[in-house]
Amino acid sequence: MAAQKQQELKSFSREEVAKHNKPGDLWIIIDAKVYNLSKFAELHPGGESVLYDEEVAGQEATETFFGLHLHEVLLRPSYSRLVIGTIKGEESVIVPDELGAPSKVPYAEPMWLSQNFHSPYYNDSHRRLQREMRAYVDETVYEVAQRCEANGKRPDVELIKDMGKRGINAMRMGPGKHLHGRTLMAGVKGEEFDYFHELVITQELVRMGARGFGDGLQGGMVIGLPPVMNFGSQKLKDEVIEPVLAGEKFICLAISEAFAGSDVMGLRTFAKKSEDGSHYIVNGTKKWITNGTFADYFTTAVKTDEGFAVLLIRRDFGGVETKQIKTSYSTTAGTAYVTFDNVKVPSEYVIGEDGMGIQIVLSNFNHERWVMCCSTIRSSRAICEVLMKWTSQRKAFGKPLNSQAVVRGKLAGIISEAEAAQNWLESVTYQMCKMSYKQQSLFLAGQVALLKSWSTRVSNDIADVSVNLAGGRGLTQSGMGKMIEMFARTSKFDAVLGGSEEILADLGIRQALRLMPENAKL
Ligand code: HEM
Repeated sequence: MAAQKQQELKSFSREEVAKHNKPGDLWIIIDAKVYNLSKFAELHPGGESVLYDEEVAGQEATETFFGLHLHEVLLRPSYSRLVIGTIKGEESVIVPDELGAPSKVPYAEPMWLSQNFHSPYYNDSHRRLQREMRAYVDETVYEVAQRCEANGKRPDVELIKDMGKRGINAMRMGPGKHLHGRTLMAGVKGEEFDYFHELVITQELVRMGARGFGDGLQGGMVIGLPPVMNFGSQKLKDEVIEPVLAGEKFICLAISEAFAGSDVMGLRTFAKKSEDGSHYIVNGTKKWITNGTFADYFTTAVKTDEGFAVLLIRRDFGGVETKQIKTSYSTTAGTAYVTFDNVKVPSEYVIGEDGMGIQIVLSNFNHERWVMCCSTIRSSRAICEVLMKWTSQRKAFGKPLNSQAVVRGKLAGIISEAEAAQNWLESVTYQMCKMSYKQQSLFLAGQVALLKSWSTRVSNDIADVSVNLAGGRGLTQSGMGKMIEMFARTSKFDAVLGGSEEILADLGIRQALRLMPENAKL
């Protein structure tokens, strides 16, 4: 299509273009295309005068342009309209990747997706799913993500419903019976769906670098629905699962409070059982509840006379209020402060049994943490791709940044970390595919805890290096460094949510110490 349009355009010699070099009559050349900026100049966000520079007006401006703008600027319809012709005998070389295709930038993709590399973990169905998911995210999700990140509004319900129809919401809940009988994207059968398919879905969704939006897009479902699926009564399952997977209802997980986070035993929200046992009266507060501002259901950890329970609280029970919390990422995530004031919860809304709360909460953590590893590791790699491009196209002291050994050294450090993290993740994922849910809790809780703790150290390193290499752009929410700015501002979410870095490191070692054979001596 693009090539066809190029053929229909007029072609000019460089000498002809050079004559148009003044206010009111201004042309420039970018990547063998001629842009008429005569009218646009006074609207140019970077100012008019820079365009009249004698090295820009009527001249070849490709290198200058790509040192200052993202490629996506030229692809916006309002700017691509400025193209009036091409340069005789020359062809454009800077073309966006084909929709859904892997990036050709070295280390931009995990090894299994890189040309000429192999992996024992992924089969044809993983590869098909990856291609289709990437195309869907690039074509459909990306624009909505950018808009919602900027205006802070919740992700479009229509998009979530569309994801529901395609089975994406269901796939995000991982392998299991809820997928059986479904034919998913790329013709993947629900029965064959495994943790590598889930890894693919999760990693493709975070590649676009919209951290708050990513959580807004049913982050609450990923952690709030499993207790219902795994421990809920048939009545609760029938009421909740399908509407949530279809994007008609929204759910969140309400555990942390201003009083307690990782130390769940310190929670204060209390559910008092009525004398006749028919209901509970819940009082208390919850804080940092992802999707809480728009959730219909709250999977809520409470203290009871029996110890600890998890209740499914419906907003329409009355007495539930949610207030937006402004965190360092976009309010599109719907992060809430929740208050429960004398909320009357019928006893059939207890998930599992009263007294089982800790077991339910803990059994949820492994999968949640693994999902967070998938996300943080893939977003870290996306930043490596940005830096590979930035350090190639940005010139300082007359040379690309990557001509400096110190810059190459920094790239080596962060790329090695991203590669190591993905490889450890894939190895853990393989174990998950081979183990039952119970075995995973027994043998993998420590591994997953260490992996998450280390992955967020890696993302911290990558955020740090990326801002230093991007300079002021890494501190700016628009333009070339916008992904870096977003990553540096938001990568800490993964280090704190789902168990903080230090707590998880400690958990990993405590789990290992439990398994130390008594007869193991030096
Ligand atoms: C088709 C031609 C051009 C278009 C459509 C265009 C568009 C834009 C846009 C949308 C921005 C806002 C920042 C962003 O989104 O990246 C911008 C900023 C800027 N532009 Fe252009 N531009 C063009 C050509 C040029 C050229 C040839 C120069 C050469 C000097 C230039 C210099 C700048 C500068 C200095 C900024 C500010 C960058 C910053 O804040 O970091 N632009 N331009």
